[in-house]
Amino acid sequence: MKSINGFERKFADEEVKEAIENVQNKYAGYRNDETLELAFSCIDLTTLNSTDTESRGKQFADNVSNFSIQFPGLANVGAICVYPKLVPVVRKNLKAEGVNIAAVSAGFPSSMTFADVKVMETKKTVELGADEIDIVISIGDFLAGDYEFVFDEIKQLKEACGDAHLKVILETGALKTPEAIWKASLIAMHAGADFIKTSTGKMEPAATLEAAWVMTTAIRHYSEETGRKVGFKPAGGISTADEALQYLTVVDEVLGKEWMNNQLFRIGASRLANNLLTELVGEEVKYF
Ligand SMILES: O=C[C@H](O)COP(=O)(O)O
Repeated sequence: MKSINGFERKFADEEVKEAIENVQNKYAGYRNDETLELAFSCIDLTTLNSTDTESRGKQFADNVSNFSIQFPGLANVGAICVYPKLVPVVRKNLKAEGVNIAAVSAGFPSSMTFADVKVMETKKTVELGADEIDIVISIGDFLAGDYEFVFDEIKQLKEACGDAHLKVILETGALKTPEAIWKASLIAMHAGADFIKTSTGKMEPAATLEAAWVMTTAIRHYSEETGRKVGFKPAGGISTADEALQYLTVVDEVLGKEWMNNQLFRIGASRLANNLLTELVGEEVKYF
């Protein structure tokens, strides 16, 4: 690995602007049943409310388990994403083949707790049944320039995940510049992230096409350098079919068809599933 100080890249305003204009011009061409179903199958169906209860966790799991009976022939969502406390009830009730359980961990969403607590929370969440763990980088330390600390912490949490996949949230709305988003993306990937994710959904701005373009460009760069394919997850504020198609367009434009599946692409969303289903079914659906 290059030293962290080597993770630098300058972006001209025009470069990012043109890339986003290109996506805005092209995404309507992706509007067909096949791509809408693909977007649906890439959803991390999310509930991350402090009011969540075991019964909400069970309801989520039951809805996903019964999906293929209600909507025969349609691919299910990629995963259910919950707080750690709900992992056992989702594990117990989720009967759908191929749908993973993702959980946020390590002091989500602020990440402002102790390293040993983060490790313990992550290990316990995996032991209880999570297949995927979503953590937030230590944003304050990153912005203060303590990149080694951020790198080491992600590495430690990757180890704590064992066989579970690690998604690393950059909270791009706090990082602000393309240069900072690029650097955080490379730190996360070199430290072992299986996915990099834009946002927690708990601060504004959440996911943006600009951040998505920079992150996917960093994923391509990292893949060319190392041969390892890291996934991409935009999350936070994505609720319409148009928005989902715009993020899919970014992925296709920058990373290509190899990334157009739920092994390497997810959309973290609490309000998107019914809207995509409505388009797919052709009448208003309020299933989830
Ligand atoms: O990780 C997923 C996000 O928290 C979901 O955000 P959202 O509720 O704005 O869709």
